[in-house]
Amino acid sequence: MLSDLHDPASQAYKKARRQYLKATKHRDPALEADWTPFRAAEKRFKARFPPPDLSNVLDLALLDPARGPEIERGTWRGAVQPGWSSSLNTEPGTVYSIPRVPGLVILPNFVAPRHQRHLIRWALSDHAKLPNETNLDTHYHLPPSGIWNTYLDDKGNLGQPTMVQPKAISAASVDTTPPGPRQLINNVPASPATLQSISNEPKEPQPPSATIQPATPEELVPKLRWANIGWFYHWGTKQYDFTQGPGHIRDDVRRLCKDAVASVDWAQVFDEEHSADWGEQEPDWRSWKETYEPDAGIVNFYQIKDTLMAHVDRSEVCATSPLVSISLGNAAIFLIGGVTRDEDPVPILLRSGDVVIMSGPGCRRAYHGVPRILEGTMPPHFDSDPDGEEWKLYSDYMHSTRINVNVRQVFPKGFDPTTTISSVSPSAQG
Ligand SMILES: O=C(O)CCC(=O)C(=O)O
Ligand SMILES: [Fe+2]
Repeated sequence: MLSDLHDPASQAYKKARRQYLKATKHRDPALEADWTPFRAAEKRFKARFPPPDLSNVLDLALLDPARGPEIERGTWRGAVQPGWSSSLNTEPGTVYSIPRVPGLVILPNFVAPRHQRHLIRWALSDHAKLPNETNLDTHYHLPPSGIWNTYLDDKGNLGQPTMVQPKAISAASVDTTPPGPRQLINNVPASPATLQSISNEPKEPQPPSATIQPATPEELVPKLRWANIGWFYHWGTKQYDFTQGPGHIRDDVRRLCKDAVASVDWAQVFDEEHSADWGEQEPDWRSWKETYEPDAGIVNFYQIKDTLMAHVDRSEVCATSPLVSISLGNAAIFLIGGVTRDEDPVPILLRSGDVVIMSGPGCRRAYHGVPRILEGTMPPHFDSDPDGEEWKLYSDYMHSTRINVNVRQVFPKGFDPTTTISSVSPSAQG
């Protein structure tokens, strides 16, 4: 039990303490002195022991009495202090900006519980399958219906489970590194000026691992880590591969992102005080209601012990347009700092249904990451689904999962890369 971990008299606490002392026996304190403030914060929140102190973590759900049951269910809670956030309107549907990170906006509980369940079905059953690439495609010949639907089918047929075959057996070149977390690669920021050279850079598919064995869907579902949305993202170079066509972004997800952006009074976010952040650039927020059009993104699937290291998303040509990030399932600690890892990041507790918008020049270039998924925080409205079937398997999966739908705008609305990049032929567009 998680609550035990907070109780020094419990067996769980004593066990975690023993493990901690064993693991840190040979730790060199000199190494810790070299950590950047961002790295130090990541380490603090990642720690299994002692459980991290969340008293400096912004938890906007505490301001909403309707979220009591959700907060009560998990033992984790943050805090709200004057100055950490400022509300841009009054109830209902309060929107908050974070003064320390101009352009960062939080819409707590923007997605209603019923719609959250709908998005989870979408992410697992409709989206994480071809033509959308997932991390599992590199190494496995996945069934065309996708790993999740095959898992559901297997659970329904009481016979032999499907065996998903690895790709390496038939592949000429193989990689011996096992699949792991997202790698850090230094990429050139995308811009109209760098678009042609980015497009010319070879984007080889990542070779499948040579050591992977056949596996059942039940074994693979917890290994699902991401599924691509829209423009094809090449992880090896951390650039979009425009030659593969724009891909599709489903209308309800697109609408949700557009509604989130439209619900913010951007004049308040980028008021006088923050207009200087745009430097020489023309502040484009005035026209976002018309020009914001998401065309790419990623669905991240986190299991309880997964983390996302500090990074900047800078592969989009639209370097200031809103990035809309939707949290579902277990809550997480989200850290966001500045343009280097030397800035101390702001810790924010994101719960299911919360939407974060990262926008403007500073915030879109700010280091951010997810050092911790908070176990035991799946909200009660995922226990059952009055509207649909098979929810039990979704609910079981969500007990150990956080899903983040991270939606971006790569190109200005109406921009046609076929006219700018010589290697992109109109026929390649799907
Ligand atoms: O999971 C999150 O909240 C953030 C994900 C993220 O930063 C990304 O996908 O680039
Ligand atoms: Fe990101």
